[in-house]
Amino acid sequence: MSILAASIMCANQLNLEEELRELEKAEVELLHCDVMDGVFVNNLAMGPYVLEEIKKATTIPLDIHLATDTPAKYIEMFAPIQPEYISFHVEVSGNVRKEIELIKEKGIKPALALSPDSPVEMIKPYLTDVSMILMMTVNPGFAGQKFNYNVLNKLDELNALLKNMDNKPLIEVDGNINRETIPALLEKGANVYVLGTSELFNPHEGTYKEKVDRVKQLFTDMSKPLKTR
Ligand SMILES: O=C(CO)[C@@H](O)[C@H](O)COP(=O)(O)O
Repeated sequence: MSILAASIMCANQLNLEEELRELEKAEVELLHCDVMDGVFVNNLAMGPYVLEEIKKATTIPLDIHLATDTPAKYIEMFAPIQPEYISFHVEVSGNVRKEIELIKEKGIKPALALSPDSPVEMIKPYLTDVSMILMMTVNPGFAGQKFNYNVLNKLDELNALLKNMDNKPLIEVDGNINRETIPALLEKGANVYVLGTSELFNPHEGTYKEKVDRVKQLFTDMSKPLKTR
């Protein structure tokens, strides 16, 4: 199963309502919303006010990524918006299990986020407690970075841990996701692909629908037996 998420932080912030209309026409399935606090990452992005307005303005479910310190504080801050997912970084959690439960109590699907240099071991105790694992393929904080191919080895490790699990969490990948990097990620079992400046929010030719359809075509082509491609 492949789900496409649009990284709304990369959209035209001066024209968000129109951007949302175009993303709805493109039939993206999630809006990936990067919340940044200037502490965990050296950037600030997407406060509750703007996400509240985005939630009211679209039917696309929200997938909030807390690229922040002190996850519990931001879980409380953003839960009232009722996103479908909230992911937080295990690297800065005060109590991972408690914060997963806090998200669940709010009726939201919990996800754990892992930066490229953080070992998969850090999320191993929680795999049965979360709905999704966000495997960052760039350092959180900024768009336009280069894909970190070491994360492919981490995906192998994660797949080995998930192998015998019945209700596996989804695997989300985020950072320089495009038609060059997607084939390797598909092979590694990624399910949710965050499209940012690499493939969607860029000056290249085409509407958002045309760009998203090009990515969907890649998944279709990849699903065909080799000899028919
Ligand atoms: O902002 C980030 C990374 O923190 C991602 O959420 C965006 O998706 C970046 O998209 P690309 O520019 O890497 O394509």
